[in-house]
Amino acid sequence: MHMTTTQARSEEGAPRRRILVIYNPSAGQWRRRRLKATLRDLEILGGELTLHETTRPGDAESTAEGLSATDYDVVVAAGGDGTINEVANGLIKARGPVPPLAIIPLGTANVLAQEIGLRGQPPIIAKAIVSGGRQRVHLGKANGRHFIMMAGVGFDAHVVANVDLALKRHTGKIAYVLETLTQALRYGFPPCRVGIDGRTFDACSVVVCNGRHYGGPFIAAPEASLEMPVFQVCLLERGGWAHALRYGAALILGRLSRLPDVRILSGRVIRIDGQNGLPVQGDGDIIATLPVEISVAVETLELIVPA
Ligand SMILES: Nc1ncnc2c1ncn2[C@@H]1O[C@H](COP(=O)(O)OP(=O)(O)OP(=O)(O)O)[C@@H](O)[C@H]1O
Repeated sequence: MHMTTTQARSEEGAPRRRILVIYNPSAGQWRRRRLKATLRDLEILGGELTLHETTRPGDAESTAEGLSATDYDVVVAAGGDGTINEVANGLIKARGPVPPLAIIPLGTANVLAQEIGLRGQPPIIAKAIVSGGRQRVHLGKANGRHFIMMAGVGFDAHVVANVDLALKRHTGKIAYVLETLTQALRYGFPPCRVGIDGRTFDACSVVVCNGRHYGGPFIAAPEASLEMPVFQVCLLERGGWAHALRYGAALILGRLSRLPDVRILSGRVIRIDGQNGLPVQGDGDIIATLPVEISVAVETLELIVPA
């Protein structure tokens, strides 16, 4: 493991917490600047920091897997939702009690940060890490891989699978917008069959929501809650570019759940069949392929949330 440790400069009377930051440096320079500013604010608040920079995909997960609550008071995932997902999967696999999970959002969409109301400048993020509340959240599991916010099959997973990573690094959300427009014209929209707690439905795209937010500040499933062990399953019934763009526009306008060809159903065990090998996205990365079984995980995670 490549770790660097800095000694805290503590403010008089401020809480001191042993903080491990797992940082994905593969993104742009502005993120490193934002990280540094947040680390400085953590030190001002009395944090004793250990920084682990990941060197490859999977590194955040194996680092988190080796953690123990006796070594750190909090583990912070600093990156996009993909890095947070890795740390969560690692913590789930750890043998003993683990520290709670906090985040420094440095990604493109930062969906989990939106869900827990973590927004603002580095001092606000640092304060949430040091003195935020704790919230126990339920996770989803797709063919054995955990996710926090959502898993998707169909058009959105296809966009995630094809987005140009170099372009994403340089332009952020614009890369997703361009890929969505391109794939709306190219994608074949194969149908899939969705079993929700034993009842069967047809759809072109499916988003299994564990939280309310999707794609950033947008709300796909108003009834979803990370604190409840149940999903809200969004079934987007129609295929083709015009409907794909209409669904996208409705999401941005906060009207997705009101469309007549979008059904949202509660469920705990979701089985999705379709063209074998189609990608399944979880928290914005490809985590499985069809056929997939998605269920509420037995394991839960403790998240640090703004006070
Ligand atoms: N050092 C590294 N080099 C290359 N890839 C890495 C490294 N560390 C982590 N990764 C991988 O990068 C992927 C994307 O990371 P992350 O989601 O944090 O950033 P992002 O893709 O820029 O943000 P977003 O998910 O919001 O678009 C993760 O799935 C992770 O496995």
